[in-house]
Amino acid sequence: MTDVPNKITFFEFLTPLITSGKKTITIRDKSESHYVVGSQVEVFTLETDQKVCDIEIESVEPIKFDDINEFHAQQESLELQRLKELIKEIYPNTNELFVITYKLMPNNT
Ligand SMILES: CC(=O)Nc1ccn([C@@H]2O[C@H](CO)[C@@H](O)[C@H]2O)c(=O)n1
Repeated sequence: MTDVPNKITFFEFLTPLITSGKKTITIRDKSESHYVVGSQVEVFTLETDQKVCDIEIESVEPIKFDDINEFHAQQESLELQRLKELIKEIYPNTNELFVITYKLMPNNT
């Protein structure tokens, strides 16, 4: 609980948007909001637990579902309506969400 989380999962279909630098935020519920600004986090696919890349957390800010707007959609590289549908599917009963902003770390492989 007091540990700094060092892993995050994303739906596999979204991971190309992350590695290409097009998707620079994610919106999560409270249970996934405990990322620490400045820390590095490993990205894995949800479905197959494959390592995708590393990111550095830049900010974690609370947001209400109804305040998700076109600006977030741009940073998600998704249509606003699609983004809101996705979030409703993942977190059907939550209005209290968090915008996590991150930057892609260079991969040293
Ligand atoms: C356990 C787990 O992996 N959960 C999630 C939760 C959210 N997301 C994506 O973050 C953005 C905002 O919600 C949208 O792009 C979502 O599709 C994701 O990829 N995976």
